[in-house]
Amino acid sequence: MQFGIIARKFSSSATVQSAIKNVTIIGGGLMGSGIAQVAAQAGQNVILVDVNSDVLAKSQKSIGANLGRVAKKIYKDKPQDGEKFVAESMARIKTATDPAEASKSADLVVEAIVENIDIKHKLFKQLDEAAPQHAILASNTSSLSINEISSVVKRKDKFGGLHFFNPVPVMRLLEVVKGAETSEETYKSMMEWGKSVGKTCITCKDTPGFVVNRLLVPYICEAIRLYERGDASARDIDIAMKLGAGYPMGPLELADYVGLDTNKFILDGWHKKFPDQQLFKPIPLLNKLVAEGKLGVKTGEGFYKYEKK
Ligand SMILES: CC(=O)CC(=O)SCCNC(=O)CCNC(=O)[C@H](O)C(C)(C)COP(=O)(O)OP(=O)(O)OC[C@H]1O[C@@H](n2cnc3c(N)ncnc32)[C@H](O)[C@@H]1OP(=O)(O)O
Ligand SMILES: NC(=O)C1=CN([C@@H]2O[C@H](COP(=O)(O)OP(=O)(O)OC[C@H]3O[C@@H](n4cnc5c(N)ncnc54)[C@H](O)[C@@H]3O)[C@@H](O)[C@H]2O)C=CC1
Repeated sequence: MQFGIIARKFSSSATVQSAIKNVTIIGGGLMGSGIAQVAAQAGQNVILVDVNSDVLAKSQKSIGANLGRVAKKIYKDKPQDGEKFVAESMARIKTATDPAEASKSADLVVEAIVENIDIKHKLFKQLDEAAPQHAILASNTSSLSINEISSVVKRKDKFGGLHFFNPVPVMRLLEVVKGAETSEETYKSMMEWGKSVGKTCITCKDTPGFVVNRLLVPYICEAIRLYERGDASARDIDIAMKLGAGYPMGPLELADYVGLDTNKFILDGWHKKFPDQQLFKPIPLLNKLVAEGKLGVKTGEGFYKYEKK
């Protein structure tokens, strides 16, 4: 069993080439910044877009630091080559605040903005107008339907899901999601691009949560419910799953890491669609923490407290 080792290896040694050379990533938060990093590491030209320029400044800083970690490993005995790798990768990443303008020369646009269908629809309408005819549009959605997201675009054949995992530079999986109208050509390009950025790709149907989140989100939610009932302390729940089940993080640590807002967006969306499914019922404690702005690592507090970055 090599799960731990596989999960920890950096995905920087990709050898597969993709025809996609220009990638625009919309959303410069947790996920968008990681996707920008792996594409730039693979030699692609990246434009990272966020409506908030402070977010972009923060993303560039964290990408620089994470590339430094990668360089230390790959160029252990050649620090100068490592510095060059970081500088060249960083130089491939431009930032922008206008999604439409930034998509005009893209071969691929990956959306990683807030998990809200109306906001995603508004964005994709703009992107469909602005991006070149040949460009593929993809969403990194955790839980929404690819068919529903793509309902607003004309190029449904050139639309699919590219679902990465957090932290993107470390987690080696990419779920490639085929919508009902995704063409075979688009699907193959997405698979090839995923491999070019160093990921192991699996094929998913457009079902809620695809594969990983359909299993992981109910597990995290059950852990929150267990804690809410007072059955065990947060720390004991996390220790239990790390030492008893071999997970790298416990479920409450992981919830904080993913973002409690994202967890809530996912759960609320599924509850609305499947009101009878017990596993998707709202969790008062999760709602309370989100209402208090305790979103996990990114805001400095969730189930645990963190140093603000
Ligand atoms: C919600 C969704 O739609 C889908 C999702 O993403 S669900 C979430 C999926 N993610 C997970 O389940 C993450 C589970 N956690 C883990 O795998 C690990 O705890 C972790 C990789 C995040 C951190 O590992 P750790 O051993 O606790 O810490 P640490 O030693 O700092 O890091 C391990 C390695 O990752 C690297 N690393 C950690 N965070 C990193 C980051 N943000 N960027 C780049 N590299 C990072 C470190 O440099 C280190 O590399 P080496 O082992 O090669 O030296
Ligand atoms: N957090 C996680 O572990 C994972 C999240 N996802 C999915 O990725 C997407 C993004 O999630 P995170 O990166 O965690 O969120 P985040 O909150 O860290 O980042 C989202 C960013 O999008 C920006 N944004 C919002 N609307 C925008 C718009 N119209 N145009 C440009 N930028 C806009 C925000 O300013 C913010 O910086 C969501 O769909 C989420 O479900 C997928 C895998 C894992």
